[in-house]
Amino acid sequence: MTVEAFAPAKINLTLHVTGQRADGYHLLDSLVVFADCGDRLTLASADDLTLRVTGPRAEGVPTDGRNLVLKAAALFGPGRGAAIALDKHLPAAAGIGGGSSDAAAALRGLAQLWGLALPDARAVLSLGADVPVCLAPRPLRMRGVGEDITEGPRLPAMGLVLVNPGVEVPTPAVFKALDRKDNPAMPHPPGWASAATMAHWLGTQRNDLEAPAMALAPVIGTVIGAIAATQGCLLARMSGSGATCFGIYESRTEAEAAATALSVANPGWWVAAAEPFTLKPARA
Ligand SMILES: C[C@](O)(CO)[C@H](O)COP(=O)(O)OP(=O)(O)OC[C@H]1O[C@@H](n2ccc(N)nc2=O)[C@H](O)[C@@H]1O
Ligand SMILES: Nc1ncnc2c1ncn2[C@@H]1O[C@H](COP(=O)(O)OP(=O)(O)OP(=O)(O)O)[C@@H](O)[C@H]1O
Repeated sequence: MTVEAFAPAKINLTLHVTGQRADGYHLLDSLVVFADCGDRLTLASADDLTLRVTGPRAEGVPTDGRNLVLKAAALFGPGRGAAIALDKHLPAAAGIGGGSSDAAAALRGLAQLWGLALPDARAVLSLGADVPVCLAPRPLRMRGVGEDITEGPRLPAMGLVLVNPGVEVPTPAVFKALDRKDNPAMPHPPGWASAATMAHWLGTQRNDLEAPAMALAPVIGTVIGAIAATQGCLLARMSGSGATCFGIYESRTEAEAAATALSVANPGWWVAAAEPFTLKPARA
């Protein structure tokens, strides 16, 4: 038996840091959506558990027990076999949940392959704060340290552009560089009739990690400026702890034109055009 699992890029349209727990983890309030670009996992029945990493962004991704895919597999308990192939398209340590989305896709795929229930919520969270939100990709509001997930609004049609300038900004360093930990929460996202009204509302909200990430990697400011300057861009902002930034457009066609212009002007940057992605629930 072979199972395919898609690991879409995660985008934090907003990311409000509202407090800090005694253990150092931060309280978040974030509107999370997914893009239809991402990594692809193929999971096949096998006697032993193995992982092969290929694809344009495979370089530097661990293939041993440090890989979140193998950590995800370990949550089902020892002695289970699967031959896992991970086709890597997303840059790592980039604020778009590459590893977290891979882990979540591995959990979905292995549960199906092995005919098992998903591990419990606490175990899933132990893989990373972003893994719970990546389990069933769709527009979601994420609170707590990442474990409190509620439905987000229905999204209007839109195009998205993702841009990573090739600098890795480690998440702990960005949180450490954040001045204020007790920022205001996000109001209830109302739902929007168009990409323009959505972008206008998002423009009144924030990513509180943008300024500290920019202090560590000033090129993030250059990326946001370059996205904002493209034809038809309605909003440009950083995702997660960076350094990937996104732009919102009225349509995929506009996003594709902007992505082409950004790639031509900045050949060293990773650039992708996309639309929001929702995983269809598995048939019972
Ligand atoms: C910034 C976000 O990408 C927003 O979606 C996530 O909260 C980060 O998710 P992640 O990469 O899965 O995070 P983890 O691997 O659990 O944590 C990495 C590090 O980020 C910091 N961290 C993460 C999540 C959180 N709510 N508070 C934190 O302070 C901690 O220093 C932690 O050691
Ligand atoms: N499957 C994987 N893909 C990419 N990186 C992985 C994977 N498994 C483990 N890692 C390690 O995890 C680190 C963080 O990568 P990841 O892509 O999850 O970070 P991120 O984009 O900052 O995530 P987030 O948006 O959740 O903060 C990398 O430096 C890499 O060494």
